[in-house]
Amino acid sequence: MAEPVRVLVTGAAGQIAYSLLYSIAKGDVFGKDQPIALVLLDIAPMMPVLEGVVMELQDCALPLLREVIPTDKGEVAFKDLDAAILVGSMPRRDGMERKDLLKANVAIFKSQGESLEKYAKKTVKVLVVGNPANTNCLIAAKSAPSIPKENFSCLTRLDHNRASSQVAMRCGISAEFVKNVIIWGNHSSTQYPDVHHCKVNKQGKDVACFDAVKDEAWLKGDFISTVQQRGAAVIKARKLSSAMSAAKAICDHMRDIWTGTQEGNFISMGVYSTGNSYGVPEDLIYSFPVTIKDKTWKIVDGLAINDFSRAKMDATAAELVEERDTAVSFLGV
Ligand SMILES: NC(=O)c1ccc[n+]([C@@H]2O[C@H](COP(=O)([O-])OP(=O)(O)OC[C@H]3O[C@@H](n4cnc5c(N)ncnc54)[C@H](O)[C@@H]3O)[C@@H](O)[C@H]2O)c1
Ligand SMILES: O=C(O)C[C@H](O)C(=O)O
Repeated sequence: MAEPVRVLVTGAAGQIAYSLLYSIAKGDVFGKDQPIALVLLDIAPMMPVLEGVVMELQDCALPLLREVIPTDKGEVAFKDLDAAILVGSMPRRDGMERKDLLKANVAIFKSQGESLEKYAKKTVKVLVVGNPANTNCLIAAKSAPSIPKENFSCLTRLDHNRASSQVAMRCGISAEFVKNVIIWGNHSSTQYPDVHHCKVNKQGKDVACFDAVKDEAWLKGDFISTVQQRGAAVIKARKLSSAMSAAKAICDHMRDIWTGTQEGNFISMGVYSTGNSYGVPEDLIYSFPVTIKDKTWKIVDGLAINDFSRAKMDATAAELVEERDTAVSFLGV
């Protein structure tokens, strides 16, 4: 059997991690034959809670889980990592925008970027989940200059899954029959869920989403705002931010990095914008449609962009430029 992959989850005593760790440990992400060493980082006051999570992981008696390492120390957590899933940070509450978390959270990602630089393998794949995810990811990448920027990505797969599911429910089919929705831009209320290239499989035939749904006003109106506001709607209802669906999206994202995307399919993730062909400003982590092969993502080029889409892609880019400049100004990175 292969050597264990060493995987870090930060915020390991929190609510997303509570859904996420079991899925990783049972092989949903890195493969059903791949042993795993799970490193669990949280802050010192959460160590007693983390001990309980460790006990539960042990009690699952999972064949692939070779080692569980709980810690509050960066030098232990970031050492020799193959994958890092950076969740640990403050979630927003009802009435806040995700960018309101910038001040509270961005310093965590600067310091964790510095720890990645010092201790992790240069091949480590880093997924940033903590909000505001795109800007935190950019700051982590900038703080780890010897790790390629392409190794960093942020989670917009939850938005992607939300969009696929909304279309599927509207068509009365399962979400597996909806492919190639796109989330452009920021994991925020300015994100642009785009279905101009989306296909719906109806009775074995791929049909353009607009033809399958037959409601252009909905696709250009309520569909977009529902996906943009879904995180806030979950917080309003649960009084806590999404966790089960976030954990599922993290698994989808990291599994696709590890094993690649299917032929003809693309998915959305926040990646480094420098060199993109869509006129998105450079030096941002912006969500694009990507395909993945050999653990390397590639932005899907050449998709036609109409004026409706262009305006929305530019608006979300402008917000990311502003977030980046704010973050850089208080961190001096
Ligand atoms: N990108 C997305 O799609 C997405 C989806 C859902 C939630 N989120 C974000 O994920 C983050 C975590 O959400 P949650 O619901 O699990 O929150 P939570 O409050 O339940 O858990 C967060 C955990 O992180 C820990 N933590 C805080 N600072 C840390 C640090 N410096 N190092 C390590 N751990 C630290 C806390 O002690 C806590 O255990 C939030 O920022 C939330 O907004 C993002
Ligand atoms: O909305 C939030 O603050 C949590 C998360 O980013 C989400 O999209 O559910």
